Amino acid sequence: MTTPLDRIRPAGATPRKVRDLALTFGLETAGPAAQGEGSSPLETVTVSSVASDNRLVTDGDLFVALPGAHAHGARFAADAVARGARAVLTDAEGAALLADGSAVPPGAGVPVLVAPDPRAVLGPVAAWVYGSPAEHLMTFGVTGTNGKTTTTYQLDHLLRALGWRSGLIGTVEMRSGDRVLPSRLTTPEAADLQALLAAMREDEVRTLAMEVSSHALALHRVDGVQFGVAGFTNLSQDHLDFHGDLQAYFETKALLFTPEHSRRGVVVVDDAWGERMAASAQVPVATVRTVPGGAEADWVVTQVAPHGTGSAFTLTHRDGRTLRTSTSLPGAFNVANAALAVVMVLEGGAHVQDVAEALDAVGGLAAVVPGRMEVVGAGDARSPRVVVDFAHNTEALELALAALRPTTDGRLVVVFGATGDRDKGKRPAMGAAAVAGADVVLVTDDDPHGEDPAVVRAAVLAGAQAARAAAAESGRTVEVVEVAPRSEAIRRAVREASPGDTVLVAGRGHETIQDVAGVDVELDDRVEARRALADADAGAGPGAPAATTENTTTEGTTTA
Ligand SMILES: CC(=O)N[C@H]1[C@@H](OP(=O)(O)OP(=O)(O)OC[C@H]2O[C@@H](n3ccc(=O)[nH]c3=O)[C@H](O)[C@@H]2O)O[C@H](CO)[C@@H](O)[C@@H]1O[C@H](C)C(=O)N[C@@H](C)C(=O)N[C@H](CCC(=O)O)C(=O)O
Ligand SMILES: Nc1ncnc2c1ncn2[C@@H]1O[C@H](COP(=O)(O)OP(=O)(O)OP(=O)(O)O)[C@@H](O)[C@H]1O
Repeated sequence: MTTPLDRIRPAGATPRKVRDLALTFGLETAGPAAQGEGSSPLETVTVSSVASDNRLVTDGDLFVALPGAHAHGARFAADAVARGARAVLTDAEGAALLADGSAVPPGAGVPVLVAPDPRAVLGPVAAWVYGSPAEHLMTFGVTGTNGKTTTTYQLDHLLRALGWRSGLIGTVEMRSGDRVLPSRLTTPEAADLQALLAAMREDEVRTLAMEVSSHALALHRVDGVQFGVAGFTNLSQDHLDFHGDLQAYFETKALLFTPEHSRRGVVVVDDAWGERMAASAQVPVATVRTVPGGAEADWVVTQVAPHGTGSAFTLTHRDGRTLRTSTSLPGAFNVANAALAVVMVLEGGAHVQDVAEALDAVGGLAAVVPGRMEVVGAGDARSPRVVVDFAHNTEALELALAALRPTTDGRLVVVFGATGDRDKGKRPAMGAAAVAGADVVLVTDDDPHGEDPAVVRAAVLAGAQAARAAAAESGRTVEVVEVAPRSEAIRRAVREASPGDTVLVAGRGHETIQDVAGVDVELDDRVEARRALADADAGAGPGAPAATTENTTTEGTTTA
């Protein structure tokens, strides 16, 4: 989805001399300062903030022109200077692009600094310019394939319950004090991250709960931040278009558990990847096990029991410390997310008694996480229950369905699709997972991006149909239907569901814009689901005939 390019930055900042910057980081200079032509601007120029995108530059910035897959940032240097950039940092290719002086005229007094790999120094450079803002915060960084957003919201909930003013950075939003912005990336680019951390210092934020994506680790976005406590949720197939294979994906995540990035770690060892992460960590690590079996862990979860919409559980350390609390979110995986959040805070130095009391006072780990197992219709005598979840890979889909099955008296219906232009391998696997976990499967579109949506649906359907046939052989009847566009799939699922059924709308969670061939189409699953429930309640009712739209297809419908 496309979110407007914007960032939270400090209102005030201390000017830093560009000469000191060059000396501190051993940066070369290009242009007149290097050639000794005239007086060097290096001696006089100061910068007070950093931007790596010209559209975010304001007066007094250091503009860092990075090489990218689509463009070289140096191509935007002229605009950056026009917006007030006082100096430019780039690589040799960028310096060559600027060499003719048309973008940064020699007389403009804008020094051009050169680093072999500016992306690799951007984090530490920005941290230096802003005065190492992360060091003023107690920082909690969460990585893993699934559960980062949920865990950071639970961390944030707990830190606030403990009385801390807490900041938040992740897929949904960035928050510093009262300043909140929707996120464009899960983990912001280094210059934007350091600006946000500086804003947090200004806003007297004391703790930070933050998601750290594998892209961020690979692309140096969190260089210059050493998290007080790093957390690992789990690892499964995702993002292989970027990382190549699971081993490389794992190794990228493992970077968070090195002294460059964290002081200590907490690792969920429910899966083999967790065990490996704990074993390979280069910082002290506490392990957490939330399911029975496997090697002994430092913290174990026991006595999991239904509690409201979620679960209550007991967390015990091998030294005897123990606390009982609850999460309002359904599913065993949300017990794991909640336990990870609690242990991260305990390993950060909080006392069990304080944490237990704080959680009791706020009803346990009861954060509302936008689009994560979000109940948009609780279900009653007239309507099905409708849940919107962000599950957009095979494992997450399996787990989301498994989480809802025990509390579904009737049929479990799932509406989902796969994204275009991304990891094609997961499409049939997602189709098979949906059939394995649900009774009715509506295959529709996610973000098609530049790909033909019908082609993406066909790949998902192929996996679903194969699994449906296998299920039929073992006597299980699963309905598989292809419906597009997505809004119609949601309407149809809700309209055809009965009281007692659960409709899971999976894959897009909190997102409000669908990217269809580069065009932003407004689409919020929660809004569509609420509208569908209202329409059904107003008269269409369960089992009413399907509305026909040009794009609705039933050729793919098969019932075993
Ligand atoms: C693979 C990746 O992460 N690429 C990011 C990278 O793109 P790029 O290197 O190709 O950059 P580019 O577009 O060629 O531009 C080069 C430079 O010129 C600058 N520029 C570009 C255009 C312009 O008009 N002005 C300008 O200054 C850019 O800011 C950049 O510094 O730098 C861009 C600028 O910040 C990012 O927008 C882009 O993220 C793309 C859009 C993306 O989709 N990233 C995803 C995969 C991602 O990072 N996801 C993870 C979460 C994954 C998960 O767990 O779900 C995340 O942390 O968000
Ligand atoms: N611990 C977990 N294990 C497996 N699946 C989970 C876990 N926590 C959440 N999920 C599932 O994964 C989906 C995404 O959850 P969440 O947004 O918390 O993770 P994330 O790591 O932030 O994902 P992304 O990086 O894709 O934004 C949820 O909607 C849920 O279906």
